[in-house]
Amino acid sequence: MYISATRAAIGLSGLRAPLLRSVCTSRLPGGRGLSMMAENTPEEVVFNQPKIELHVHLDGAIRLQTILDVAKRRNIKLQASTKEELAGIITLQEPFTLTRFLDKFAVYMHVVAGDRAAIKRIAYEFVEDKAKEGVIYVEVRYSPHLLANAKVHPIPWNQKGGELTPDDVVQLVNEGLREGERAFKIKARSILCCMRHMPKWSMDVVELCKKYRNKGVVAIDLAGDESLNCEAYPEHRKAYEEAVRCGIHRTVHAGEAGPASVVREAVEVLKAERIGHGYRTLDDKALYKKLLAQKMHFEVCPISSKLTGAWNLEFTEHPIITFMKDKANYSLNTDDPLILNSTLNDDYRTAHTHMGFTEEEFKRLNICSAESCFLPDKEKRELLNTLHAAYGLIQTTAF
Ligand SMILES: O=c1[nH]cnc2c1ncn2[C@H]1C[C@H](O)[C@@H](CO)O1
Repeated sequence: MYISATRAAIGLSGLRAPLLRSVCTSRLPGGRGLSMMAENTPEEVVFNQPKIELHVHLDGAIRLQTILDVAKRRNIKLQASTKEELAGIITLQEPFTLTRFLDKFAVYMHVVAGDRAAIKRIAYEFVEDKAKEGVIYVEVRYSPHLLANAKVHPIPWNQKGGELTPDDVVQLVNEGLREGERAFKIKARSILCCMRHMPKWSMDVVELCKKYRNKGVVAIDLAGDESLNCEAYPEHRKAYEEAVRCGIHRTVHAGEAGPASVVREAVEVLKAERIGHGYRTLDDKALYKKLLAQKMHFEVCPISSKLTGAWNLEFTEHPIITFMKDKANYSLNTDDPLILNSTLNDDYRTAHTHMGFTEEEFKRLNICSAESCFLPDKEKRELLNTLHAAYGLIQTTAF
C-alpha cells in the first residue's frame, strides 16, 4: 500500500511561519503545509511511486534561497532578507484572481532575468527538486522572453537593456536541465511559452521551438491571462499554424479562468494536443463529450486552481472529480510551486483527501501522463515500460 495515512497538516520545518501555516491549512482543506521546499518523510508521501509532471512553470518554481542569493550577488534590493520574509511577499495565502496571481511574478523576476548564472542555476535546481518529489519525467515551461534583456521588446521587468537574448536563455535552461538530469538521474524537457498579452513574441517562440526541438525543447505553449485575453491574437494563431506545419507539439492554457470557448479555440483553431487546466470545459457539455471521446489530455493543477481563483468552490466539488469519474486523460501537476508554496505531494494529498483519489487512479493518471507526454515515441515507450514495471502492472497499453 503506497498511500500513507494522510495528516491534517504535514510536518512543518522550523522555517514555516505559524501565521502562514494556520492561514494555509484553514483556507485549503487539502491541509497543505508550507513547503519552502521542505521534504516530506516517506510516511507523509501520499503516492510514493515514480511520477510524471507535465505542467509546471520554471519561473514559478524557483527556490526562495536562490532569489535571495542572486539578489545579493547582483546588488538588487528586495523587500526581504530572509526566506520567511520573502515567502511572505511572494507566496499566496488566500485565493486570488488569476490576474493578481500573475502579478506575483513581478516581485522577483527582475532578480533572475538577464543573469546567465541565475538562469542556469534555477533550471538545475528545478531538476533536483523534482527528483526529490519522485518525478522521473518532467516537462517544464517558461517564456524565454521574460528571462531575457536583449532582442526582446519591451524589455521585461524594468530591466536595463543587456546582452541576454531569448535564444541565450533557451541555451542556458537546456544546459541547466541537462546537468540536472545527469546529477539526479531523471529526465527533463522544456516547453516554450508564448504569452497571451505579448503576441509580438510568438513567432520568435515557435522559431526557438524549431531550433531546439532535438536539444531539450518539446513543445510550444500559450500562457498568461486568458481572463483578459479570451481570444488568441492573430500572431498567436500564426505561430501555432507554424508549429503544426513543422510538427512541433502544442499545449495551450485554456479554461482555467477563461470560459469554455477558450478551450474550444485552443483545440479547433490552435490545434492544441493538450489543454493546460481546462476546468471550464465542463461548462460546454458538447465540447467536453467531444474531448473525452478524442482522449484530449488535461493538465490539471488542484492547489493552483484554488489559489488562482480558477475554482472557488470546495475541492469536493472540483471538476477534476468529474475527470476522474469519466476516466478522462489528465495529469496532476503543481503549476507554480514557489508562489503557491506547495509541492507535488501536496497536490496528490489534496486529490486523495478531498477528491477521493485512490492509488489505482494515481497510477492510471501517471500512465495517461506518460502516454500524452511530448517525448518521441521510443522514449515514450521506455517511460511507459518504467511506470508499468514500477506499478506492477501488465502492459496493456496499445501505444
Ligand atoms: O496558471 C497560470 N496560468 C496562466 N499563465 C501562467 C500561470 N502560471 C504562470 N503563468 C505565466 C507566468 C509566467 O511568467 C509564464 C511563463 O512561465 O506563464
